Amino acid sequence: MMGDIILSVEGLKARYANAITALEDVSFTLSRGEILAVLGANGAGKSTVLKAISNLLPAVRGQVTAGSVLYQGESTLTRSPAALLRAGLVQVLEGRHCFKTLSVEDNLLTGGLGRGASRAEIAADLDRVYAWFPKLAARRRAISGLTSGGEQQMTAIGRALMARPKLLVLDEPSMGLAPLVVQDIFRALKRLNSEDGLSILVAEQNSAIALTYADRAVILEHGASVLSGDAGALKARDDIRAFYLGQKPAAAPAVSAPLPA
Ligand SMILES: Nc1ncnc2c1ncn2[C@@H]1O[C@H](COP(=O)(O)OP(=O)(O)OP(=O)(O)O)[C@@H](O)[C@H]1O
Repeated sequence: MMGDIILSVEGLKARYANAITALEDVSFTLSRGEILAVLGANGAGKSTVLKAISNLLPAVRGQVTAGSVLYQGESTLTRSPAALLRAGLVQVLEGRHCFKTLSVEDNLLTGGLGRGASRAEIAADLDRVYAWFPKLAARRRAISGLTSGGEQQMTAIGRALMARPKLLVLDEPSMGLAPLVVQDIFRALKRLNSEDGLSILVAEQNSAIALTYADRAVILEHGASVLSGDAGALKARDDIRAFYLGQKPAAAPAVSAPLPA
């Protein structure tokens, strides 16, 4: 299903108002129909890259100072987050943002607003979300704030799906969730990718799960993309994961042996 490039990040630099340089030099591409994982230790710059992509950095007093982000061939850095959303670039922010006092279904419905879709289209989209996440169907009338962490994450993803993304961007969907719930979520993402052709960019600290489900991965260290390659090949390289992702102490990996692209 892989084809042309839907997202291209080139030489990206960014900083926050307090003048800390958050991104030094980040480059990668994502092909249409691909799942790409952005990996890196705490503070490596994953969230900053994702916010830059959706032009959300100005909202947190950050700015891109160099480089480019092209979504479907056009710069995202000059377009509003709302315009990008309408163009199919939809982001699920870190921390399972739901409207806590609304029901699960009302949360999902907010994701379909602003598209000018008919009632019938909205109803069909809602059914599709419930098909991807059957647990949400069972909890549709529940108040979101009273549902489990996993259900809140599914609600946040479901709301993003209601906006009909072409590229779904997720910031640490596994955060704070039990392993079985994380697996449920990644399985649903994989099905959305393989059955619906959805392109997915996912930032994760949980490299084991991300590398299990992604096609390719890019590793960030101190705000720079230092390595990218086939997810299976990266998963097999314990030394690389240990060195860059801080999972256990290791000697510097022999990166001279290139990974298959
Ligand atoms: N709003 C902000 N204002 C100032 N500095 C920030 C802000 N957000 C992040 N930073 C800094 O930018 C750098 C990159 O942070 P970022 O959140 O992008 O990393 P991350 O890889 O997503 O980490 P985490 O996994 O902890 O979310 C860090 O040094 C961080 O302290």
